[in-house]
Amino acid sequence: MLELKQISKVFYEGTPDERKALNGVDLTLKDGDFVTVIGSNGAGKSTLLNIIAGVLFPDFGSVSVNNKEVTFVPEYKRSKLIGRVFQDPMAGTAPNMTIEENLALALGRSNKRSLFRGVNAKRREEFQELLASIDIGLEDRLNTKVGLLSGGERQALSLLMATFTKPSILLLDEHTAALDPARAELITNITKDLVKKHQLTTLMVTHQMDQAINLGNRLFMMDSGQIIFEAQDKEKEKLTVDGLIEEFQKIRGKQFASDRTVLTS
Ligand SMILES: Nc1ncnc2c1ncn2[C@@H]1O[C@H](COP(=O)(O)OP(=O)(O)OP(=O)(O)O)[C@@H](O)[C@H]1O
Repeated sequence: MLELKQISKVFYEGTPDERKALNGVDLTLKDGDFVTVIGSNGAGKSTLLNIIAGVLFPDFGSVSVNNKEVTFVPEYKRSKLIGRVFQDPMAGTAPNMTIEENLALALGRSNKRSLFRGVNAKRREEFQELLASIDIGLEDRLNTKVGLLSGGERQALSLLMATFTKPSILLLDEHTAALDPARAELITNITKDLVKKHQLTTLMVTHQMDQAINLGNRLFMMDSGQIIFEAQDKEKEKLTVDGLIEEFQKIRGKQFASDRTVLTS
């Protein structure tokens, strides 16, 4: 469970460059919720994920995971609770280490006792099974350096590394945006499978409205540092891209502005 209360964040406060990135955001994710987040440029989506991950601290408000306040707990101490996949396929993995070593690192992050224990035969078998579950042939390449993998393969591995330790919260930060359409679809499908398999509580930022509509059980729309619209379950199932754009215009009285929005697939 994730709970944000009255989160506000201002950059360069009191200067001509002042930016109100988040303005009193309240949100509660129940266990197993899969929320997609869309919003115009500069709406505050990345800042929101950074505050949940502990990369940034809010100026005001609180963040709790599983009813424990973590507002000012540094990122490295939260990594056990939070899995994250970034837009850049290079970001989530260590290129000079092998697939096996990367998986061992991810395991170490979630469980101190397993750190630096190395990979024994049993663990290797577990890793192979895990990789086989995403069905892209990585199970035969345990000793391949991750830097040699394609963007899609790296993103699939990042996703696996962020999820197999079953974090309390999974943050997906436009994680399919840098991939070509076929690979993006593959990663989207792997995401759906992993979230379902581990019943992960997930917050996914995307610029693709159709993806936001088709995935998950809840959808948030952000603008100017606030969640301005929310739909869930039956109401969410009825959403269309045109309907969402209309909704935005109705609430804000202006056009939805995003330079990367892909309206339909
Ligand atoms: N580290 C920072 N320093 C200064 N300003 C920042 C910083 N991070 C974000 N901002 C500002 O805060 C506001 C919200 O930015 P944020 O990146 O969270 O938006 P976003 O919704 O992720 O946008 P986009 O969809 O364009 O990536 C913007 O005005 C941005 O310029």
